Amino acid sequence: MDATSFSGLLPHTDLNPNFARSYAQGTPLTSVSCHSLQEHRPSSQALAFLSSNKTSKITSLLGVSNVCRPVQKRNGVGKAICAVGLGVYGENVIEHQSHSHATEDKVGVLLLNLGGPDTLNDVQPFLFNLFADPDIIRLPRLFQCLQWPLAKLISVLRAPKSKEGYASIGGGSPLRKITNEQADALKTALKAKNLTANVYVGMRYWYPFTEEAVQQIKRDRITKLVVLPLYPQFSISTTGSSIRVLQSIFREDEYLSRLPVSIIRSWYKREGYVISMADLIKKEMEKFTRPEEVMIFFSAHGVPVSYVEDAGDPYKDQMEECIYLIMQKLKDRGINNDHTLAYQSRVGPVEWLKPYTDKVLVELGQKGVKSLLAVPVSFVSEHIETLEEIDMEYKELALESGIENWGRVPALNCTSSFITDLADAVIEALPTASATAMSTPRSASEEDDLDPVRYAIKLFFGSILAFVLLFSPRMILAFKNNLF
Ligand SMILES: C=CC1=C(C)c2cc3[nH]c(cc4nc(cc5[nH]c(cc1n2)c(C)c5CCC(=O)O)C(CCC(=O)O)=C4C)c(C)c3C=C
Ligand SMILES: [Fe+2]
Repeated sequence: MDATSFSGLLPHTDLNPNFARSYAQGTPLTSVSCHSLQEHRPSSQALAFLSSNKTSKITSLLGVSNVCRPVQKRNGVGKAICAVGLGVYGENVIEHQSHSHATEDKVGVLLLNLGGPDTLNDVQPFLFNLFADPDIIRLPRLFQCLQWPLAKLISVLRAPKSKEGYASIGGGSPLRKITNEQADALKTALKAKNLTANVYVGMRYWYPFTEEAVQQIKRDRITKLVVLPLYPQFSISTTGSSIRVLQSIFREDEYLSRLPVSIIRSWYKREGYVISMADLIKKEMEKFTRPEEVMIFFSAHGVPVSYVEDAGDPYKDQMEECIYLIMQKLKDRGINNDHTLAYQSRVGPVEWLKPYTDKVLVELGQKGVKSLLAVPVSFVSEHIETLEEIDMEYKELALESGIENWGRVPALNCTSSFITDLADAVIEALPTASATAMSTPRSASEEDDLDPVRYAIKLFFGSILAFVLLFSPRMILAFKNNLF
C-alpha cells in the first residue's frame, strides 16, 4: 500500500518528473505538514454555475478573456498555515500537532471518487467540470487560459453522445449510490474492528463534491483523517487530481492545515483486493461451459501516453503489476488461462495507452478465441464504462468478431472481502501523533497570476493562442471524427 500521512496536505508534484519517479518507485508511509496550492480552482458551485446556461455567454469562445480570470479565494489564513511550527521547508521535519492532544480522537475517512451525473440534465455540466480539470486536459502553460472555453466547447459537443450512454443505463450514473453504499459498508466494517469512524464521500466532478465533504469534516471536528481514493492504481488524472483539490482546500484553512491526515495513494497490491478480484474472476469463469478455454480479458481505463511518458504517471506500471498479481493468485488456485490487458475509453485526438480494447477484441475474434471474460480493473464500482461501454458496445463488437461466449466480471462494489480489506487499509494508515514538514512553494504559474502585469500579459497572449489552437486542423479533425 502506498500511503502518506501528514498534517495538512502534500504538494501535488506528480507533474514534476523527479517527484513522479518517486510515485513509480512507491513511496513509504511518511508524515508531513503544510502544503501548497498548485491551481486556482473555482469552487464546485462556481464550476456548476459557469457551466449552466446562464453563463454560456461568458464561457463561449468569444468570451475567452472573461473566463481566463482564475477564481481566487485568498485570505490571510493561507500564509499563516505555512508558518505553523515549521522551521525548515524543503526537508522532512518532525512536528508535533495540536490536534493530537485531543482527549478523544474523532476519526474520519474520506472516500474520493470521480462522481457522475445523477440525471441526463447533469451530463453537460458534469462533463464541463471534468474537462475543466487541468489534470484531465493538460494544456501547456501558455494555453492554460483555454481550459474553461475548451471545457465548455468539448462538454457541449460531447454531451449528446454521453447522454445516450447514460440514458441506456437508466438515465444517470450509479456511482453516487454505490459509493454511498461502500461508505456505509466501510463504516460497519471499521466498527466490527473496533474503530468508530465517520465515513465521508467526496466526488471530483459531481455531487457530493469534495469541498462539501471537507466542510462536513470540519463541522464534525474530526481530529484524524484517512483519505482513501477509490481507485486501486494511482493516476495523475484520478487520485492525483483529487489530491490536488484537497490541497487547495486545506491550504486555505487553519483548522484543516493542522489536521493529521493520511492519504492512501494506491492499494492495488493489497492482498485483500487481489484475492477479491481473483475470487470474482474464478466465480465468473465457472459459468462458462469450458472454463479452461476462456481468455481472461482485463480492460483498464486508458490515459493519454504523454501522462506516462512525459509526466511520469505510474498508472501503466501499476496496472501491469496489478494484473500480474491477480493472475498469480489465480495460478495458485490452478487457473492457468491465457490473459491479456487492453485500455478502453479514449477521448480526444491524442495517443492513448495501447493496445486499445476495441482493436484487441476484433483481433482475438479473428484469431479464433471463442470464449472471453472481460474484467474491468481500474475501478471498483459499476459505472457507465462497465454497464454501457463493456456490456453493450464491446460485447456487440466481440460477438460480431467471432467470439461466441461472452462474460463480464462484476465490479467489486460492496463485496465483503474487499470492504473488510479497505477497513484494514484505513486502520493501518491512521495518522500518527507526529507529522513531518515538506516544502510547498507556490508554482511559478500561480506566482504569475498574483502579479497583475504578468497576468494581463498571459491573458492577452493566451487569448490569441486560444483561437489558434481551437481552430487548428488537428482540433477540427478531432471534432469531425467524433473523438470528443
Ligand atoms: C478526457 C480524458 C479522460 C481521462 C484521462 C480519464 C481518466 C480516467 N477516468 C477514470 C474513470 C472514470 N471516468 C469516467 C467518465 C469519464 N471519463 C472521461 C474522460 C477521461 N477519463 C469522460 C469524458 C467521462 C464521461 C463519460 C463519457 O462521456 O464517456 C467514469 C464514469 C463515471 C460515471 O458516470 O459512471 C469513471 C469511473 C479512470 C479510472 C481514469 C484513469 C485512470
Ligand atoms: Fe474517465
